[in-house]
Amino acid sequence: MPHARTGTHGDGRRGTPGVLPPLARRTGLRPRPLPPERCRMNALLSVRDLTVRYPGHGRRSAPVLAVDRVSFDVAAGETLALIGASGSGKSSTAAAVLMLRRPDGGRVRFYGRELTALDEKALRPLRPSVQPVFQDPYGSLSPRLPVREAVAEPLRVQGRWDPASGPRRVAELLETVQLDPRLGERLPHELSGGQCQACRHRGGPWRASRACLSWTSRCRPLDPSVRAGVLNLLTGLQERLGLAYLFICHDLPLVRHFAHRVAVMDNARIVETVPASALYASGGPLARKPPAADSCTAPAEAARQPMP
Ligand SMILES: Nc1ncnc2c1ncn2[C@@H]1O[C@H](COP(=O)(O)OP(=O)(O)OP(=O)(O)O)[C@@H](O)[C@H]1O
Repeated sequence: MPHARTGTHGDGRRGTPGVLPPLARRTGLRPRPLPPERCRMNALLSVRDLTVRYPGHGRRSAPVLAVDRVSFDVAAGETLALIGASGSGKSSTAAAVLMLRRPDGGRVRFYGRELTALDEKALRPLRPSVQPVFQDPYGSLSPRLPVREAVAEPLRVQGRWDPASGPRRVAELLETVQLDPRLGERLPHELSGGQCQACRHRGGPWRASRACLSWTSRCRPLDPSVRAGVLNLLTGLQERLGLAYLFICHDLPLVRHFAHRVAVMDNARIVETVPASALYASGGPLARKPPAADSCTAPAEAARQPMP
C-alpha cells in the first residue's frame, strides 16, 4: 500500500507561511492540504451519467433538461467545487446526488452503495452520512428549539442520549465548533449566521465517519472572519474524518482556496474539470473568459468531461 503523504497544491501553499495566498492572509483561512494519496485513489462519491429533467409547466412550456449525463468522483478528504453560470444545473446536480430529487437517469454510488438503486426506506439509514449545508443557516435549525436541543437531537434520534453524560457531551461539541457552551441556551435567531452554520455541523463527528456535504450556497458575504471560521471548521472536520465535500459557490477566490478540484458546468453539462490551482492559470477555464465580479462563467466550447 502506498505511503500516505500530505501534498502541496503545487503552488507552495502548504506549510509555507511566506507564500500563503492573499485570500488566506486577508481572511485567516487555513491553507488546504491535498488529500492523502491513498484517499485520492478511492472515490467516496461516484456519479455517472446523472440526468435531471423537470416537466414543463402547462401546455406551452417545454421540459427542462437541467442535468445532462453528468459524471464525477469525489474522494475521501477531497473537495470538488461545482461552478458555472446561473441556471447551469449545479443545484439540480446537488439535489440529485443527495437523493432529495430522484434523478431521471444515471447512477450515484456513495461509499460502495448505489443510492439510485435504493428505495426511500433503504436510503434512510444512509441519509445522515450525506448531508447538505444550505445557504440559509437559520432555516436548517428549528426556530423554537434552543441550540443545545438541536445539538442533542442526533443522539436522541439514535437512542444514544444519556441524561447523565449528555449535557457534558453537548457542551464539548459546542466547544469543538468554537462556540461558547453558554450559547446553547439561546434560540437560533439569537445567534449570528456563522454561529448557526457551526451548529449545523453539530452531528458531524457523531453521525458519520464519512460524509458528503454539499454546500448549496452562494457563500453569502457573511462577516469574513465568521466565514473563515466556518470554512476552517469544515476543513478541520474533513481532515479528521475524511469527509468529501461537493462545494457549490460563486465566489471564485474562495473556490480556488477551499477546493482541490473544480468542475465547470455549462448548460447542464460538466464541460471541464481542473485542479483548483488552475482556475486562473493561463489557458485555464476562467482565463479564457474572465468572471464577472459576483458570478462565474463557463467555457461553452470546451468538450464534455470524459468518462473514466
Ligand atoms: N423545479 C423546477 N422546475 C423547472 N425547472 C427548474 C426547476 N428547478 C430548476 N429548474 C431549471 O433547471 C435549470 C438548472 O437550474 P439549477 O437551479 O440547477 O441551476 P444552478 O446552476 O444551481 O443555478 P444558480 O447558480 O442560479 O443557483 C435552470 O434552467 C432552471 O430554470
